[in-house]
Amino acid sequence: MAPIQTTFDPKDVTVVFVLGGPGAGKGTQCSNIKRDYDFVHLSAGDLLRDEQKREGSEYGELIQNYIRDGLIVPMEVTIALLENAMKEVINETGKKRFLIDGFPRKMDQANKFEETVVESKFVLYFTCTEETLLDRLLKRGESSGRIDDNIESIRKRFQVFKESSYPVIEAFEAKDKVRQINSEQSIEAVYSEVKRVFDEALL
Ligand SMILES: Nc1ncnc2c1ncn2[C@@H]1O[C@H](COP(=O)(O)OP(=O)(O)O)[C@@H](O)[C@H]1O
Ligand SMILES: O=c1ccn([C@@H]2O[C@H](COP(=O)(O)OP(=O)(O)O)[C@@H](O)[C@H]2O)c(=O)[nH]1
Repeated sequence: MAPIQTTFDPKDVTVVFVLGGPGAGKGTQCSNIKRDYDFVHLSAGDLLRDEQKREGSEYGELIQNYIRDGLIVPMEVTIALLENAMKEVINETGKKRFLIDGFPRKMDQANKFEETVVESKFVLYFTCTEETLLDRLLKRGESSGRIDDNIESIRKRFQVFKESSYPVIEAFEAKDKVRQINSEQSIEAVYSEVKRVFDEALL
């Protein structure tokens, strides 16, 4: 994972963090937002899974173990992947608006990213009951091929979300940066609320 040799001015870059429990619909809604609002969608989980599969990656085994156990991969790895991906997009397309999906999941990641990469504009937070999340993840597990869409990993992910990721949302709430959406509804109903948030943010 060699660093990409470009720098960007954080003032020119817009980042929206997209958070919510596992299976809340972050990826699903990011696809809609990306289509309608000219954002680039970067899923931290997808970047980690790609790095895990990359031949010669020094982090492959580590990432696989953390993901299977529902644990949060050390932030140095995830932040480097995100920063590289952002630089690559900016270099190749000139696009500078990013949805960062599934990150930050822990306070140290949030602080480090905002200090060293760019401060987020706001946080889109999808709420959902654990019962619904479990149903969605088990259903997704029938075809996703993901090593963590099984009951044992899902339980651990729920615990990590409550212990480590929810405090990140509370910290952003204290700064009045959270835009909360009930993702218990249909995909279309959730998206109409998402659109209201983006239209209001004048993006
Ligand atoms: N509002 C919704 N209602 C029902 N199913 C949904 C909804 N949003 C997403 N899903 C489904 O639930 C699963 C998890 O959604 P996904 O977008 O992958 O969540 P996340 O990225 O938060 O883990 C997927 O199989 C998706 O098709
Ligand atoms: O910043 C991140 C994002 C994801 N993950 C790992 O990737 C897994 C899957 O995350 P993803 O966002 O892809 O899916 P979700 O759990 O939200 O369905 C998590 O449980 C973590 O093990 C991580 O360590 N750091």
